[in-house]
Amino acid sequence: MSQKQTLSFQAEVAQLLHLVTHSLYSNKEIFLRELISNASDACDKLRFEALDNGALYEDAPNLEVRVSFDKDAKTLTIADNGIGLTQQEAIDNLGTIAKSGTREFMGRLSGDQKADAQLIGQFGVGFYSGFIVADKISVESRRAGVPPEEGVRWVSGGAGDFEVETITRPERGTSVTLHLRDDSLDYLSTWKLKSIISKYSDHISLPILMRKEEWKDGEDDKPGDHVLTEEWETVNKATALWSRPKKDITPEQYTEFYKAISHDFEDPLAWSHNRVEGSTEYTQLLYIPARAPFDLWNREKAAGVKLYVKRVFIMDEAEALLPTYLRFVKGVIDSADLPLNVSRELLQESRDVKAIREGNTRRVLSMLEDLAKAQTAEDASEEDKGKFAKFYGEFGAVLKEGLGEDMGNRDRLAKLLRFASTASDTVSVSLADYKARMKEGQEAIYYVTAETQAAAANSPQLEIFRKKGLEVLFMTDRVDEWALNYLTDFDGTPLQSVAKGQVDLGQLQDETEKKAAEEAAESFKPVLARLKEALKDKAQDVRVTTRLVDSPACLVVSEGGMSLQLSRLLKQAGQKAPDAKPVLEVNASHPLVQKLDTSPNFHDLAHILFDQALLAEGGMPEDPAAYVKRVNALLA
Ligand SMILES: Nc1ncnc2c1ncn2[C@@H]1O[C@H](COP(=O)(O)OP(=O)(O)OP(=O)(O)O)[C@@H](O)[C@H]1O
Repeated sequence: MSQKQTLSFQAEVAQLLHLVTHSLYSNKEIFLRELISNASDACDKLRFEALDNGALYEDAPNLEVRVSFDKDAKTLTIADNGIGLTQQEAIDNLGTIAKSGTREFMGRLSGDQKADAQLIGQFGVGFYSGFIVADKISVESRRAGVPPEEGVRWVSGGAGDFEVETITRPERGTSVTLHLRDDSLDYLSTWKLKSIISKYSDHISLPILMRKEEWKDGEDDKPGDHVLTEEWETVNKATALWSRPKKDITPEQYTEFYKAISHDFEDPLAWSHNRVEGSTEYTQLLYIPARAPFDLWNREKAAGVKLYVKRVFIMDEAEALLPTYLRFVKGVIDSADLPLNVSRELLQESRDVKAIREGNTRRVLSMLEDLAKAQTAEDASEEDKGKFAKFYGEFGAVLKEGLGEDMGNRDRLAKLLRFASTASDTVSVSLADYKARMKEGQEAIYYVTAETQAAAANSPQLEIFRKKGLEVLFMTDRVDEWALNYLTDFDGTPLQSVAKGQVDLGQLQDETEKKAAEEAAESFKPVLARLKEALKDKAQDVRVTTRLVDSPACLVVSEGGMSLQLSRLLKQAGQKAPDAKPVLEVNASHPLVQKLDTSPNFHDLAHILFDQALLAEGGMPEDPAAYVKRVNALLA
C-alpha cells in the first residue's frame, strides 16, 4: 500500500468520537494521560517482546516518551520509541474498538451529555480522547523489527473516516501529533504540560522528556521570554509508583495512578499497597473502584490487574492473580520471583501465582471488611461511612459469586452480604444483624426469592411471617438462588426459603393453631381431592397451609427443589430447567376457598386460584387468554 487510502471508522468508533468531542469538555486534559499511557504501554510491549528477541531494540535501547509542541503550527506531539504499529495494526487498532460489549455499551448512551460523559469514563476512550482538543490527528509509526520503508501515516479529522499511507520512518515507535483546536491552544505551554504530566503521569516508570526552556532577556527594550532549547530533560519522577515507599506517596498520587491504569474518571473507594514477603515476594497495589464497569457481568471480561516482574511489564489482564468474583478489582502486582518469560499457561500452574492470588483475595476481603466497619465507626467521616453501601450497590451481586467459587473464604464473604428485608427497605441487613433480631424459639434465617423487592415484599408466602413478626430477607439478585446453594447456614443457623417445603415454624406455632390446621386439613380432604383432580396437569399436589393469612392460595416447591423463579430464569436464558410441578397450598379460612365446594364453577375457580398464585409469585399463566376468559366469566 503506497498510495493513500481512505477508510471508514467502524460505526461504534464514529459514534464514540462524536461523544468524545461533545461530552468530555469538562475534563479536557485527560487526553495527555491517555496518550502518554498508550506510549508507555507500547514501550512495555517492546520490552516484553525483546526478552526473546533483543534485536528489536535496534540502536535505541533506552525507552522513553517525548512530548513537544510547535507554537506556530499549533501542534502537540507525543512520541515514543516503543513497539510501533504496522500498517494493518494502525488500520485495525485506530479504526475499530476491539472491546467486547462495545455495542451494548453504545446502546446504553442516553444523549444526556452529563450521564454519557460518566459512562464514557467507565468505558475508556484511550487514543480517541485526542479529539477532545484536536480537530486533526496525525499518527506516524514504524513497528520494531520491520524495515524503515514500511512505516505508516494515519490521519483523521475525527469525523467518519481516516487516511492511511506508507511512509519511510527510520525511527522505531509512534508519534501522535495533535492539531489543536483554537479553544485548546493553552496546551502549547511547557509549564502547563509539565503540570499535567506531573499530575497524571509521574508514576510512569519511563522517562517523559520535554525540551528544556531557557529565559532569554529581551533586546532593544523588548520584554524577555522563555525559549525552547535543543536540550531534553526528564519531567516526571520516572519511578513506578508502587515501588516507592508508601510514606512518599500522597492520596492524590494513588488516585491518579488508579485513574491511569483503570481509565476510570471517578476516584476509587479504597486501595491497599503492600510489600509482601515470605515464600514468594511481591508488591501489591490493589484498588476497589467506586463504580461498576459497563461489562461487569461478562465473566470473561478482562481482569483488572497488571502483572510486572521486577518492574518489567509482563501482561495486562492477568486473570490468574484474582478469583473471577473479584474481577472488579484494579491494580498492579510486581513479583520478585516469577520468570520474566512467564506465559498465561504457566501462570495458571505456578505455585507462586497461587500464593499471590490467595494473598490478593485476603487483602481485598479485608479492605471490604474495613469499609463495612467504617459504616458504624464513630470516628469515620460521612464519606467513609457511605462507602460500603456504595460498593455493595455496584458490586454486591458479583461478590456473591464467591460463595460458590471460593469455599475457603465463604464465612468471610457471608459476613459481607447485605439484604433488604421485611424490616428494612434498604439493602443493609447483614446476616449477623438478622440473627441478633431473631425471636426466641426461631430456628432458621428466613428468606424469599423474587425478581424485585416489591414482588418479594408482597409474596403471599410471607403472610404468616409478618403476622408473627418474623423478619424475612429479600433475595432479589439473579445470582442469589445459585449462591444460596452454597450458603446453607450462617454461624450455625440454617437458611430457609419461605417458599419451599411445608412451613414449620416449630416452637413459634402454638398448639391451638396447629390443631386448627390439622382439623381444617381433615375437613377439607374431599375438596382437596377435587382440586387435585382438576389441576392434575399443573400442580404436583394440593394441600392446606397455615402460611397464608390474607391470600387464598400460593405455590411452593418441595424442599430442596428448584424455585419457580430460578427455573424461569434458566428457561429465559435458554437453559434446561427441570419441569417439576409446584404444590398449590390453599388457605382454608379464606372465603374464596370456603366457597369452592358448593360453587357451580368449581373447575374454573380451581384454575383461577392456581393462575393467580402463579401471578402473585411473578410467573405467567400457561394460557393467559384462558385465565382472562375465566375471570371475566365470573365477573359478568
Ligand atoms: N503509542 C502507541 N504505540 C503503539 N500502539 C498504540 C499506541 N497508541 C495506541 N496504540 C494501539 O491502538 C490501540 C487502541 O488504543 P486505545 O487507547 O484506543 O485503546 P487501548 O489502549 O487498547 O484501551 P484503553 O485505552 O481502554 O486501555 C491500542 O490497544 C494499541 O494497540
